[in-house]
Amino acid sequence: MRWWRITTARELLVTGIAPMRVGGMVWCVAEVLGADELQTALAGLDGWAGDPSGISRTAELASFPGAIAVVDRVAEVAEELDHHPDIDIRWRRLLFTLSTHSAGGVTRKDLDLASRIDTIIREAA
Ligand SMILES: C[C@H](O)[C@H](O)[C@H]1CNC2=NC(N)=NC(=O)C2=N1
Repeated sequence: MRWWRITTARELLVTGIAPMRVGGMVWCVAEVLGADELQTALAGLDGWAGDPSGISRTAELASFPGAIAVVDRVAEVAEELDHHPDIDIRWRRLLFTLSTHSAGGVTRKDLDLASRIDTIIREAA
Protein backbone atom coordinates (compact mmCIF):
# COMPACT_ATOMS: atom_id res chain seq x y z
CA MET A 1 0.00 0.00 0.00
CA ARG A 2 1.21 3.47 -0.79
CA TRP A 3 -0.12 7.00 -0.43
CA TRP A 4 -0.29 9.15 -3.56
CA ARG A 5 -0.44 12.90 -3.46
CA ILE A 6 -3.29 13.97 -5.70
CA THR A 7 -2.78 17.08 -7.81
CA THR A 8 -5.43 16.67 -10.52
CA ALA A 9 -9.04 15.51 -10.63
CA ARG A 10 -7.99 12.82 -13.13
CA GLU A 11 -5.58 11.23 -10.63
CA LEU A 12 -8.40 11.06 -8.12
CA LEU A 13 -10.51 9.18 -10.64
CA VAL A 14 -7.67 6.73 -11.28
CA THR A 15 -7.08 5.68 -7.67
CA GLY A 16 -10.80 5.21 -7.07
CA ILE A 17 -10.18 5.49 -3.35
CA ALA A 18 -11.68 8.10 -1.04
CA PRO A 19 -9.34 11.06 -0.83
CA MET A 20 -8.03 12.46 2.45
CA ARG A 21 -6.90 15.99 3.04
CA VAL A 22 -3.79 16.20 5.23
CA GLY A 23 -1.91 19.42 5.77
CA GLY A 24 -3.62 21.17 2.88
CA MET A 25 -2.78 18.34 0.44
CA VAL A 26 -5.03 15.62 -0.94
CA TRP A 27 -3.84 12.00 -0.66
CA CYS A 28 -5.19 8.65 -1.86
CA VAL A 29 -4.11 5.08 -1.31
CA ALA A 30 -3.21 3.01 -4.39
CA GLU A 31 -4.60 -0.40 -3.47
CA VAL A 32 -4.01 -3.78 -5.08
CA LEU A 33 -7.24 -4.97 -6.74
CA GLY A 34 -8.94 -8.20 -5.74
CA ALA A 35 -8.98 -11.09 -8.24
CA ASP A 36 -12.70 -10.69 -9.07
CA GLU A 37 -12.52 -6.94 -9.41
CA LEU A 38 -9.50 -7.33 -11.67
CA GLN A 39 -11.12 -9.95 -13.94
CA THR A 40 -14.16 -7.67 -14.38
CA ALA A 41 -11.88 -4.75 -15.28
CA LEU A 42 -9.83 -6.88 -17.74
CA ALA A 43 -13.01 -7.69 -19.68
CA GLY A 44 -13.24 -3.99 -20.57
CA LEU A 45 -9.68 -3.84 -21.95
CA ASP A 46 -8.13 -5.14 -25.21
CA GLY A 47 -6.22 -8.41 -24.82
CA TRP A 48 -4.92 -7.98 -21.27
CA ALA A 49 -4.61 -10.98 -18.97
CA GLY A 50 -3.09 -11.64 -15.60
CA ASP A 51 -3.75 -11.69 -11.90
CA PRO A 52 -3.41 -9.24 -9.02
CA SER A 53 0.40 -9.57 -9.16
CA GLY A 54 0.58 -8.22 -12.74
CA ILE A 55 -1.23 -7.88 -16.07
CA SER A 56 0.20 -8.09 -19.57
CA ARG A 57 -0.65 -7.87 -23.25
CA THR A 58 1.28 -8.24 -26.47
CA ALA A 59 1.07 -6.17 -29.63
CA GLU A 60 2.47 -6.96 -33.06
CA LEU A 61 3.10 -3.90 -35.20
CA ALA A 62 3.78 -3.74 -38.94
CA SER A 63 7.51 -3.08 -38.53
CA PHE A 64 10.28 -2.55 -35.97
CA PRO A 65 10.13 1.27 -36.37
CA GLY A 66 6.35 1.03 -35.95
CA ALA A 67 6.84 -0.88 -32.68
CA ILE A 68 9.39 1.66 -31.43
CA ALA A 69 6.99 4.52 -32.29
CA VAL A 70 4.39 2.83 -30.05
CA VAL A 71 6.96 2.50 -27.24
CA ASP A 72 7.81 6.18 -27.67
CA ARG A 73 4.16 7.20 -27.38
CA VAL A 74 3.68 4.91 -24.35
CA ALA A 75 6.72 6.56 -22.75
CA GLU A 76 5.03 9.97 -23.10
CA VAL A 77 1.84 8.71 -21.46
CA ALA A 78 3.82 6.96 -18.71
CA GLU A 79 5.52 10.25 -17.86
CA GLU A 80 2.19 12.06 -17.92
CA LEU A 81 0.69 9.52 -15.50
CA ASP A 82 3.93 9.05 -13.54
CA HIS A 83 3.30 5.34 -13.95
CA HIS A 84 5.61 3.13 -16.01
CA PRO A 85 5.18 -0.23 -17.75
CA ASP A 86 7.77 -2.98 -18.13
CA ILE A 87 8.28 -3.39 -21.88
CA ASP A 88 9.87 -6.31 -23.72
CA ILE A 89 10.75 -5.47 -27.34
CA ARG A 90 11.39 -8.30 -29.85
CA TRP A 91 11.55 -7.02 -33.43
CA ARG A 92 7.99 -5.79 -34.12
CA ARG A 93 6.41 -7.57 -31.16
CA LEU A 94 5.91 -5.82 -27.82
CA LEU A 95 5.04 -7.27 -24.43
CA PHE A 96 3.72 -4.82 -21.84
CA THR A 97 3.57 -5.88 -18.20
CA LEU A 98 1.93 -3.65 -15.63
CA SER A 99 1.90 -3.56 -11.86
CA THR A 100 2.25 -0.84 -9.28
CA HIS A 101 5.66 -1.65 -7.85
CA SER A 102 5.18 0.42 -4.73
CA ALA A 103 1.84 -1.31 -3.95
CA GLY A 104 3.10 -4.80 -4.83
CA GLY A 105 0.41 -5.56 -7.41
CA VAL A 106 -2.19 -4.29 -9.86
CA THR A 107 -4.01 -1.08 -8.93
CA ARG A 108 -6.35 1.28 -10.80
CA LYS A 109 -3.28 3.11 -12.02
CA ASP A 110 -2.39 0.00 -14.05
CA LEU A 111 -5.90 -0.25 -15.49
CA ASP A 112 -5.73 3.39 -16.51
CA LEU A 113 -2.33 2.92 -18.14
CA ALA A 114 -3.53 -0.30 -19.84
CA SER A 115 -6.44 1.56 -21.38
CA ARG A 116 -4.12 4.33 -22.64
CA ILE A 117 -1.77 1.69 -24.14
CA ASP A 118 -4.76 0.09 -25.89
CA THR A 119 -5.63 3.43 -27.50
CA ILE A 120 -2.03 3.95 -28.68
CA ILE A 121 -1.88 0.44 -30.19
CA ARG A 122 -5.29 0.90 -31.85
CA GLU A 123 -4.18 4.19 -33.37
CA ALA A 124 -0.94 2.61 -34.64
CA ALA A 125 -2.64 -0.33 -36.35
C1 LIG B 1 7.94 8.69 -7.32
C2 LIG B 1 7.11 8.06 -8.38
O1 LIG B 1 5.76 8.39 -8.21
C3 LIG B 1 7.23 6.56 -8.37
O2 LIG B 1 8.56 6.12 -8.37
C4 LIG B 1 6.44 5.89 -9.46
C5 LIG B 1 7.02 5.98 -10.86
N1 LIG B 1 6.43 4.98 -11.74
C6 LIG B 1 5.93 3.84 -11.27
N2 LIG B 1 5.50 2.89 -12.08
C7 LIG B 1 5.04 1.72 -11.64
N3 LIG B 1 4.61 0.80 -12.51
N4 LIG B 1 4.99 1.46 -10.33
C8 LIG B 1 5.38 2.36 -9.41
O3 LIG B 1 5.32 2.08 -8.21
C9 LIG B 1 5.87 3.60 -9.87
N5 LIG B 1 6.25 4.54 -9.05
